[in-house]
Amino acid sequence: MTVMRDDALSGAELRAFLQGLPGVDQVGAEERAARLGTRSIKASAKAEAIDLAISMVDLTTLEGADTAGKVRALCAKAVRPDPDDSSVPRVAAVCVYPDLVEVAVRALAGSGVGVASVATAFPSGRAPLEARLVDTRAAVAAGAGEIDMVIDRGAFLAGDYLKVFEEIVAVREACGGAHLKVILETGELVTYDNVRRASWLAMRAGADFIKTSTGKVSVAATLPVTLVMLEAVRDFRAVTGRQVGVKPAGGIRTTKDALRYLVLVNETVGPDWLSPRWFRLGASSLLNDLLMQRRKLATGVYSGPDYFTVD
Ligand SMILES: O=C[C@H](O)COP(=O)(O)O
Repeated sequence: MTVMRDDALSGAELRAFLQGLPGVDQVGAEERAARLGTRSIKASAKAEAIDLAISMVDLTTLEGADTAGKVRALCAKAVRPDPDDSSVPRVAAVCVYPDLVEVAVRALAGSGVGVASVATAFPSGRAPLEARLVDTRAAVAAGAGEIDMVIDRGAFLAGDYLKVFEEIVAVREACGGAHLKVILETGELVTYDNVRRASWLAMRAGADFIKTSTGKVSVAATLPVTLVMLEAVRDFRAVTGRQVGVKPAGGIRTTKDALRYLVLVNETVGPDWLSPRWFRLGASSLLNDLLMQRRKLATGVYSGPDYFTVD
């Protein structure tokens, strides 16, 4: 596959490139994801996988009713998920709206847990580009080390790929040193072919991560969509030498779900992606189930949902 220089791209070239990508075999992708999703894991490997999954969580609160107090409590949980067990790893990051970044940065100082912020008029992205850039810069200035932006799905679905590309480039620039996760909102992209195209478009525009969903649309992360995105990052690295991370987000609530994603990563792109540096699970309510299953494996006793604080 030939990839032309991105600083010299025209809309026609970008469209030709994206439309020239091989189509996704829908049945094949769904069958493969379903098959991998039923793989069982040995008990010894399961304990390790649960800890890995915990370390990959972007612990998220994205509610209109979020308060500084709620974010502080979430940060405490991110650093020490189980107050009674210091062997539980910390999560990867806490993900909040831009106006709560400062609170999270203070609460997480020196902890090693990152602060991620959604920006660019999350979740719809429907604001003038300048407003989305201001939103991004504000989150970075407040100390966010990771920005989760949404793409303009309307422009993408209308075939205006260059607009989407240039907006990602602009947000990338506004991020400065912060990592950029580009949310494709795959539940609105209609086809797997579009998911593959949007993945390549985002990576070529400079995404550090590609992320499935905002969690605000009814169809959020799925295994087949994540499979298509994993294949895209694998192929992108083979062509360009640059590795991009993947973050399924939205609707991931159980340990079973989380482990299915880890099996998918292992079988599709291999261990190079099996770390929080390259794979995240965006979730608001997964952590407690991981903690309950972890304790059950260690003690044989199921703690029940009331045992742990609310995520
Ligand atoms: O980015 C993460 C999602 O917004 C979380 O979605 P969730 O509440 O379905 O876990």
